[in-house]
Amino acid sequence: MGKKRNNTPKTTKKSDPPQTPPPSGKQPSGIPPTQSSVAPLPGLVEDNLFFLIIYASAVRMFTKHSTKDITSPAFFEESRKETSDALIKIVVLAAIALIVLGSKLRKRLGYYNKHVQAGFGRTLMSYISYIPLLAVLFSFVFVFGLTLFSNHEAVQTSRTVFKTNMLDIKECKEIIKMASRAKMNWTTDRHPAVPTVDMNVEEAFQDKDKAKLTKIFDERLSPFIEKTLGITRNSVRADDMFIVKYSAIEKGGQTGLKPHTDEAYFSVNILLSDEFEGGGTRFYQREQEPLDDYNSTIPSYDLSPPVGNAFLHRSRILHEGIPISKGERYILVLFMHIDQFDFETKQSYGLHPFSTWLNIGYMESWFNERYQGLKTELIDVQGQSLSHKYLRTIFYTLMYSTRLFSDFVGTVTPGGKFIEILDSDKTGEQGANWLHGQHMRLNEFGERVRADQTCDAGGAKLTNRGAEDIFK
Ligand SMILES: O=C(O)CCC(=O)C(=O)O
Ligand SMILES: [Fe+2]
Repeated sequence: MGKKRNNTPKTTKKSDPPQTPPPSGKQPSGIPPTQSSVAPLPGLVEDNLFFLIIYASAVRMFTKHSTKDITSPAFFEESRKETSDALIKIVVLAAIALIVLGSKLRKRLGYYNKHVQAGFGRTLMSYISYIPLLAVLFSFVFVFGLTLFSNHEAVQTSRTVFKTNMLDIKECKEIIKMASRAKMNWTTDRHPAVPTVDMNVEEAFQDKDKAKLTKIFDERLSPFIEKTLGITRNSVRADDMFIVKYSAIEKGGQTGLKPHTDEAYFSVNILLSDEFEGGGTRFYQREQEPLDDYNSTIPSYDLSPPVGNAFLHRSRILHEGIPISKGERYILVLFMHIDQFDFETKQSYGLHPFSTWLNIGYMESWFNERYQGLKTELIDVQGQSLSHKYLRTIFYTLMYSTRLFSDFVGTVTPGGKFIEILDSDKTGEQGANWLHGQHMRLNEFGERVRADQTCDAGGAKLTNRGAEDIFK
């Protein structure tokens, strides 16, 4: 026992290799530990394994593969609830994992910086130390994706065309008559980018006719919308409702409508007549704009429904009115918005971006509306702060990525399965804002960011389906 090594501490230099202390219990008692006897780090696996096992078991518990029946009336509600529940649990788990693994990582990196010589080895060890955190991140993405895709059919709604029988032939004829006794004439300038010969119902129809239509929509269209999109009926508003007239009889009459997208959340199209040849609506598989002619080679799906049939689709699916070759084709079109707030009372409808979480199309439109709102505010108000610009960019990016996502996951398909369940569920409950609150853009607080536009106002181009396209 000549030299008391432990009493003459030696300064650890950066270049010193980490030193292993004697196993606990074997250090001579009474001798204080030296600065150089640094506890080694436990191996990466043993340090994290226990926690990762607990984490993985928790994730496993929260990950359910959905086996719900899409034809069940409760399908959307259940799916939505299931997804948002799973999402909350995953976020909480990920937060805990980040805190625990983050502190382990910090300790590890601190150790390398202090006790390991800088160089390739240290860099490599530092990178390897991130593995547990990356594993958690990966599992987060995995679980999230699984939850979403286990409801594949609902994701698919963003590219599904849902149809149902809505009117009988007598009712269809009656609506065409309503147009012929309307207060205003047919217009051609309401949608300048993709013009139609049309008549706005709210402005042109007589009050008694509007009341009849409202009743029909409350009874038949509202349940259809609720079931297909999984949203409450009162949160929807017809931003534009109009009759379109295609005529192969009148000289210079419009016979078809070129490929376009509508500027709305979703569109409804009801066929009112059957005395024509040709016609129908063509949906394109992918959103590729601009398309100038009817002879596109993009895969498409044609719908030629029977008279009185209504179909509904996300407005941003590229579509066209196939030209007629004989007779006259009348359709009733609704460009529908989904509002979070009642625009007058400001009362919330209880929706939020994830309300129809599984309906990617809804999210896309929601982001688009926020983007459009900010854009309008930016144009209207001088000296906007820069944050507006950034926020706008964020919403645009979100909108664009959800659109790409929906293009990626979905093929345009007919949603025939819904017809059965819809036909058995007609109620008389008060429905949407069918004829109230047209041509509005609301911000995230339900306030109007743009004044009402009327058909004959010069500002009609603000409400058309193409001129305000975000790509322009
Ligand atoms: O003619 C059709 O069926 C399509 C009509 C349409 O897309 C529209 O009016 O926006
Ligand atoms: Fe359209």
